[in-house]
Amino acid sequence: MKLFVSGREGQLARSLLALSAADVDVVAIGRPELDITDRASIERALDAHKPDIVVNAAAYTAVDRAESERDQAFAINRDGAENVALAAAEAGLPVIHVSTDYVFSGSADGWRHEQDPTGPQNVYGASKLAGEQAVAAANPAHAILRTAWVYSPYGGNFLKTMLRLAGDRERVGVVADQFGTPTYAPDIAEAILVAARAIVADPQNSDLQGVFHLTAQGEANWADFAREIFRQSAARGGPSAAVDAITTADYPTPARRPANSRLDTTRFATSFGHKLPDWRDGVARCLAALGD
Ligand SMILES: NC(=O)C1=CN([C@@H]2O[C@H](COP(=O)(O)OP(=O)(O)OC[C@H]3O[C@@H](n4cnc5c(N)ncnc54)[C@H](OP(=O)(O)O)[C@@H]3O)[C@@H](O)[C@H]2O)C=CC1
Ligand SMILES: Cc1cn([C@H]2C[C@H](O)[C@@H](COP(=O)(O)OP(=O)(O)O[C@H]3O[C@@H](C)C(=O)[C@@H](O)[C@H]3O)O2)c(=O)[nH]c1=O
Repeated sequence: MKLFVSGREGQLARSLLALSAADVDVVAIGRPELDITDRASIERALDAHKPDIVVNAAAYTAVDRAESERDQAFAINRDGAENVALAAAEAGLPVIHVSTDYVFSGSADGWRHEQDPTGPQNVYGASKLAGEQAVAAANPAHAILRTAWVYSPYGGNFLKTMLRLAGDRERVGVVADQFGTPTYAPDIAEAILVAARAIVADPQNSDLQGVFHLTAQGEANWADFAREIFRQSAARGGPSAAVDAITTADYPTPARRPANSRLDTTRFATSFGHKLPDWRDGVARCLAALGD
């Protein structure tokens, strides 16, 4: 199977590239050769590489900056995603698109299901929701995977920020009133391969199409996540700090974030027969990868 990934340097694209093996050829192309806001650049790349399936891993992910760069966020997360889905459709290929828990308002308790009402609280979430809708309209052969709180050894993310802060402080204040599930990018990549194999084998199967929630198991608030990072890091002899639980009001940011974006992953598990491990397990593997 040949998987074409739009985007190359991001956490997910690099995790997908790391899975390239004898039975799966992963080709990832990003800027400047491929810019998802330029549909012709996607068409050229698909024509050159002739994959079996397309994964859109390119996105505008700067949540706070998006509040003042609305046009750019929508150009990439809505129009760019639509371009990828359209180019795949023209080539007769299914598309896997990646979205976020931030499409939800976070005001409801419990676990969110795929069909639950959305209500983004910030520009990034609104642009990702518009992207989901554009992908679904552009290519009937689509799977939209909503994940959350992604971290990895690659690029910038919350885990790496915490380790950096612990390098020069003894205490870190972290919000304890926003709940979700930290998810290790290499686990998302593995699940995408599982999904891609099933979709390529049975492209018309509507059980394998539509929106799916895909996060690690379990739940946490950001302070829980930070504490677990420091607990495991200290056990490995790495940087650690004490975590002071604070409220969202104590940590003002340009973008509002959902208070509860726990995602129920039953549909993905049932349709593709695959579940991600507990979120703490990913923390262990990420710290091990950073330490190697
Ligand atoms: N990070 C997170 O916490 C979460 C992410 N997601 C979603 O998961 C997906 C993957 O995210 P992640 O890997 O973490 O993101 P990153 O921010 O690590 O990477 C995004 C990549 O997209 C590339 N990109 C941006 N604009 C374009 C463009 N116009 N053309 C081509 N490439 C472009 C960037 O390229 P360049 O290097 O040139 O800037 C960057 O390499 C995204 O859809 C994101 O919305 C969902 C939930 C949580
Ligand atoms: C660095 C830091 C953050 N925080 C808070 C701010 C915020 O509420 C929360 C997370 O902060 P970040 O800015 O790292 O995370 P954020 O950019 O909001 O992460 C989101 O990224 C996008 C791309 C997604 O799709 C989401 O699923 C989610 O992962 O932690 C603290 O309380 N203390 C700190 O020292």
